[in-house]
Amino acid sequence: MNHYDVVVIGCGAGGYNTAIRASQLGLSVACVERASNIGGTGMRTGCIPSRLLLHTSEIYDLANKGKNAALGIGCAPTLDLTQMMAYKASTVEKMSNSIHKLLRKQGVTLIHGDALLAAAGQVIVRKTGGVQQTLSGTALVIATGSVPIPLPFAAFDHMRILDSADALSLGKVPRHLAIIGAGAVGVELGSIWQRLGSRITLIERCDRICHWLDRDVTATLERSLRQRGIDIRVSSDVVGLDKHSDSVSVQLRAAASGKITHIDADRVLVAIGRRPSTAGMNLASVGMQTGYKSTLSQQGPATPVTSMTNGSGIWVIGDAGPGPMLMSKAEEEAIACAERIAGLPGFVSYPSIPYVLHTSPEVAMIGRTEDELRGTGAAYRVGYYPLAANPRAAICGTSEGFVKLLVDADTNLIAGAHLIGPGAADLISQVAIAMEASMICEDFARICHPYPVWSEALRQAAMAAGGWMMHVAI
Ligand SMILES: Cc1cc2nc3c(=O)[nH]c(=O)nc-3n(C[C@H](O)[C@H](O)[C@H](O)COP(=O)(O)OP(=O)(O)OC[C@H]3O[C@@H](n4cnc5c(N)ncnc54)[C@H](O)[C@@H]3O)c2cc1C
Ligand SMILES: NC(=O)c1ccc[n+]([C@@H]2O[C@H](COP(=O)([O-])OP(=O)(O)OC[C@H]3O[C@@H](n4cnc5c(N)ncnc54)[C@H](O)[C@@H]3O)[C@@H](O)[C@H]2O)c1
Repeated sequence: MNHYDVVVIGCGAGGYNTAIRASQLGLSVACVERASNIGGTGMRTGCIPSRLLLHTSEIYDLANKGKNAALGIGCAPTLDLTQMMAYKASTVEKMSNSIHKLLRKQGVTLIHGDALLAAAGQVIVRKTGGVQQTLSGTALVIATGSVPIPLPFAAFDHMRILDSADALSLGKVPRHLAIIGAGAVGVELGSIWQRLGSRITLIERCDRICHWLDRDVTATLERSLRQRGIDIRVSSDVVGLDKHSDSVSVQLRAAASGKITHIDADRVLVAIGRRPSTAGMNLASVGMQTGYKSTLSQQGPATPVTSMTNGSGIWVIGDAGPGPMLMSKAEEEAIACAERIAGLPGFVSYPSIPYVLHTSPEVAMIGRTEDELRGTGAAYRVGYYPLAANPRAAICGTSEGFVKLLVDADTNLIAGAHLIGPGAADLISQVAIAMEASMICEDFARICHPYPVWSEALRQAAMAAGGWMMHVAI
């Protein structure tokens, strides 16, 4: 039996980052992956494919809608979906190969197979052809990610009832795609197929889309998606699906009236969330239950919970553990976990993990929403700056979006930031740095920004929170 300091199960963002960091710290590492190519959901079927298709579909949409005509540029694009998908596949393969190289360079042993726990510190790997290998590790890291949740009354058939991976690999633009769940997957993948020509109906059981975002952001995003032609049905629960030979009938129940209506679509994307992927891993053998808590606590430093591991040092990170399901969170936990295993004080700053939606307009948030602050009774100030006042926005011919900073009235520290508009996904890192550095809002407002750029909007919002916004008449 081969022994390693660390055995990592799963080679997605959580797994490969743990392996790289642990190896940098001088530990021997084996990483087990069941899929033929590495990179996990984020690289193979989630973040990268969706971001890539959001990019390509936006280029097509801009050209197709004649939006460049006002700039004096005329074009009539054609869509070659097969080529677009081939470009996606080759990019994913290149990125997966580069992680492979990184692991090899770090001396990480990569083993392909299906891993399950045999006992504390022991992992069985089932390989193709019935071959089985047993590994032992001083520390075991479960980084097995998550799987999409199906509707309770209709399994994924991957033809008409799709999960997100199916919906990122379609060979034909659907005529009408009904999407159940207006969360991250729903709004991003709905945007892709709307731009490529599908009619989209987005169905959400809550009274607004992406209900964890700041209300002002949701209102702007919802308005923008509707203007682009997406039919949004909120406060609607899907209570049944009937499959026909060439369509699916979706039954909706309105929350207020209880009235049942039907929508006929040629495909249905079920995007109602994901759950940890731990089925068949024999977690009970080490005293762990499905739905267990992560060894990394939500708000503080990572500490192994020995009662869940029989004292054997099992770590659970990324989507397999609790908390937001994000590449960035998986990477943070991976670094902290590897450093803890190596005896260093690894730490995850959960309140400073930004969240981004790659829609158009882009959305980004960090920290508390206004509803949350109101709920705590804390005194706060709002610094609001509309992008319509931003010189870069004028150049680009857009006025949609804003920056909203929430500032603690007692400490002047930034408690939350909510951005919607071009560049939001990149701008949010400035706020993350300010929050991590405990920078007061006044200092933030006094940092010189280049001109004319989107990030001036952040500075103006910080000025607004201090009552001296200069470029909008108050
Ligand atoms: C459509 C979509 C878009 C997304 N976009 C973004 C985004 O823009 N930004 C962002 O931050 N996040 C995004 N996410 C979320 C992000 O992909 C996940 O949070 C991230 O992949 C989690 O990393 P992980 O390592 O925990 O799990 P994963 O990336 O899922 O990796 C887990 C790996 O473990 C392997 N595995 C599972 N069980 C076993 C086993 N028993 N033995 C061996 N191997 C096993 C799996 O094959 C997989 O490769 C998106 C998700 C989806 C679905
Ligand atoms: N840009 C990103 O960072 C990004 C992109 C895609 C996915 N992800 C991650 O992947 C995970 C899964 O995404 P997701 O969109 O599937 O889940 P989600 O949790 O983001 O959204 C699911 C939505 O479905 C709704 N819903 C649940 N049951 C329903 C029902 N029966 N009828 C109608 N609506 C229903 C919920 O109210 C919620 O709004 C998320 O945790 C997300 O963080 C992140």
